[in-house]
Amino acid sequence: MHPLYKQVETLDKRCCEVFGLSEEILMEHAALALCKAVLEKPLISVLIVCGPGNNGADGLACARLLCGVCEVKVLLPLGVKSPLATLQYARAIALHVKIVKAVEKADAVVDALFGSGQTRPLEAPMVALIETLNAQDARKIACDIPTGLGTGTTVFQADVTVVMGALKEVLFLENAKSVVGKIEVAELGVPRCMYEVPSQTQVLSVQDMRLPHRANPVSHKGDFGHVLVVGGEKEGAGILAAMAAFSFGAGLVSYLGEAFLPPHLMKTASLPPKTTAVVAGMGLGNTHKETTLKALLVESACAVVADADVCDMPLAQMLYAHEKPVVFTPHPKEFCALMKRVGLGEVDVETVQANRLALARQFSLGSKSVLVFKGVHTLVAHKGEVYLCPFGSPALSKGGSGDVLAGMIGALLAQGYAPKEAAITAVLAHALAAEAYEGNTYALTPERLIEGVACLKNA
Ligand SMILES: NC(=O)C1=CN([C@@H]2O[C@H](COP(=O)(O)OP(=O)(O)OC[C@H]3O[C@@H](n4cnc5c(N)ncnc54)[C@H](O)[C@@H]3O)[C@@H](O)[C@H]2O)[C@@H](O)CC1
Ligand SMILES: Nc1ncnc2c1ncn2[C@@H]1O[C@H](COP(=O)(O)OP(=O)(O)O)[C@@H](O)[C@H]1O
Ligand SMILES: [K+]
Repeated sequence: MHPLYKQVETLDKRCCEVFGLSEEILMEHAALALCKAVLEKPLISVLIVCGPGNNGADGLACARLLCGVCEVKVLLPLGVKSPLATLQYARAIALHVKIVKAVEKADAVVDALFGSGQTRPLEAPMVALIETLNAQDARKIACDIPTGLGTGTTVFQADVTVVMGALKEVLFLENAKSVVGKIEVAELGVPRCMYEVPSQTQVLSVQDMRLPHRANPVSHKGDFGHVLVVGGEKEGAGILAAMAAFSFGAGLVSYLGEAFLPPHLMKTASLPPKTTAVVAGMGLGNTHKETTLKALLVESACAVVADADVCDMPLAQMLYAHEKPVVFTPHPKEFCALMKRVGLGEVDVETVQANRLALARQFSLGSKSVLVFKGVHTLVAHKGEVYLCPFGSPALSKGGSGDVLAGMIGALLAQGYAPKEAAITAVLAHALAAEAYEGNTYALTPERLIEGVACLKNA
């Protein structure tokens, strides 16, 4: 995993103070990383669009470094303002870098208009410029942050974003995935691990996934726990969760309710004696009395995965206040209901989506439970720490994907994983299996997803 920051200005400052690097040294490394990204694919010409601040200065330094390597054109729609931009402009001019007056055709376009200094929405001329750049048939590279991201709806559409120093939260907004392209982190003169400081937010990597491989040859089914899935009105949802739990390693899986089950699942009318984890909420509806659910979820000693409808029941508050392992798995609408149920106030989906990290953290600070807040970037939050999954694909945007995830988490809880570790591994396995799916993106079924998870390997 890698730390994620709201802002990195203090890290830049610390880097200068602790390691004795000047801002100029940092910028030279930023520019070198940009050049590397530009030259990653063969090209003849590059258009570098530079803003008035230090993002533009990075672009101007990149133009100097590329001078003579390829045909370089620089567009300065707002001139230069910051001292470093003025200095880099003078250096570029001394090398006779070509300054153009309008967007010209090139094989690659570098967006060095605004970076971490963009605090307000783009004005009309800049919106028009970004639209023109997006329409170019060229490889597009964003310097630090695609211009417009986080401040409005018109955003530079990057193939690659070269982020300076460390990962920034704005790049992982829910709608950012369609504009950032591939994210590359530029080291600014010291190794990344020395530049970074501890953070309460982390971006997960493939290496954080710990699949439940069975190393010990001496075993029996009782070693791998017993999952109970509580079926409901839409029995298919529970069956999918149960199938996922079985395939992800639970020794036994029972289904509570009336349904036609695949042969490896056991039907039950009550809590089996040695149940280790209960998964409930998907497709639940009004099938069970609240007292029955309370006995299964709150009063039993079992670990709990509280999905979907359970997030909007009075017993959500009881689970939130419980000492035992509980993992909530809401999607955004369910998260709004859950926030209200646990007394954290009324929020609408739009507000929730714009403040996912902060609200997930707030939720996790009031409870021992683990939150899996599903989305394009699913979050796992526990005791104020938030882990963001950068993987996954629109192939998952289908009924049943969340049911599979809930079952997978239940399987790991049953196998003795701590709730946070169960959530992290299941979220990663679910997302990576979707990415690895070789069929068309529209064709991923829950069953195929479960098969994909079965074929994953630890990194
Ligand atoms: N501070 C450092 O040590 C380093 C900074 N670096 C670069 O510096 C960038 C930050 O530079 P700055 O703080 O100068 O900020 P920016 O260059 O991102 O933008 C600031 C300038 O843009 C103007 N501006 C912001 N939003 C605007 C809008 N919507 N419409 C019109 N004008 C707007 C501001 O008034 C200001 O003039 C980073 O993104 C990164 O690219 C890198 O070189 C790495 C080292
Ligand atoms: N575009 C996407 N990118 C990444 N993950 C996605 C995307 N769309 C959906 N998902 C994932 O698919 C799952 C959908 O869950 P949910 O909405 O609860 O579906 P259901 O209740 O029908 O099973 C979540 O894990 C979510 O993170
Ligand atoms: K930019």
